[in-house]
Amino acid sequence: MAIELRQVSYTYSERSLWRQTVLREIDFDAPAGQVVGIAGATGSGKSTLLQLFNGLLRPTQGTVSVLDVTFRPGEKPPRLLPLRRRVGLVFQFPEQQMFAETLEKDLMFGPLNFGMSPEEARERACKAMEDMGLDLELLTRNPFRLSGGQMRKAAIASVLAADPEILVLDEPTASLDPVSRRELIGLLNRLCRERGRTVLVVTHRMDELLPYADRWLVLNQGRAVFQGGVRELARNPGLLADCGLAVPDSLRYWRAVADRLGLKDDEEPRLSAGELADFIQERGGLEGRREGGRP
Ligand SMILES: Nc1ncnc2c1ncn2[C@@H]1O[C@H](COP(=O)(O)OP(=O)(O)OP(=O)(O)O)[C@@H](O)[C@H]1O
Repeated sequence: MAIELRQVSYTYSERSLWRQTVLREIDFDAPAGQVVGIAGATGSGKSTLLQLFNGLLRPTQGTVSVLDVTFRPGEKPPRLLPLRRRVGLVFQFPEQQMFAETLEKDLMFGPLNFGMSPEEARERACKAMEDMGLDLELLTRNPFRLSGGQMRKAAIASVLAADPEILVLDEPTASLDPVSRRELIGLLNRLCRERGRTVLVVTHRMDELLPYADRWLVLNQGRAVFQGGVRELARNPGLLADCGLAVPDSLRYWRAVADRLGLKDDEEPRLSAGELADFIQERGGLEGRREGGRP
């Protein structure tokens, strides 16, 4: 397992009057080499949860295990640098993680900090720029003179440059145009499948990730209310609405087709337009398949 949480709670300002428990008794598993989607309404605790994955925050109750490192409340924290190399975290607001006067310095910082030579660090920086579809000419630019979308891609590139085993991204497609969003999700999927990386993505756009995610975690007011694959999610569309989330279009379309054909709940959902069209065609259309089915 790449990440394991057992009965984890997190309370901000634990020792003050202003304490606020935002995660409650969470059990969660992220298997190595999978894409995991994390969904939940605003304020449900997603960003707080992500920060437990690389030791930025430590649980106030329960146990967080990430690769071979375990965090428990009250225990001396393990050395974080080795873990930070292995777990890359892309923040919700990319400007929070850019700091150097050129993009090149920003991208090389991680690899250099983790002990790579300048040549290797530069190579990694260029490769990460290419992976993110960014022009190498931007390397000499001040990161704060980039567009919002370029800045977001650059922030992801700066984490990719260290080639982490686990990649954790907080709403990575925000501020990207539709083509860049699709390309980024495709890239994350390839990193997972071809390079064996574990990828965890917080998203408000579940539709984008549904065809790729092996598992989903849904948070509601700090509690893990769902964990499982898209098939189980499709079986339970009311759950998302109960958590204040819109049911993704692809799941709504699938449900409409499945209801019309009277399919059993364990049928694998067809989520892309092409898959759904093929499925309907294989079934000989939508009409007359079910007693009382609408024409
Ligand atoms: N540093 C902090 N100190 C105190 N409370 C915080 C802090 N950061 C977040 N919170 C609170 O924790 C709760 C969960 O916030 P968090 O950012 O984890 O939610 P989220 O699901 O990521 O929300 P969003 O979708 O809006 O990004 C919120 O009530 C928030 O006000």
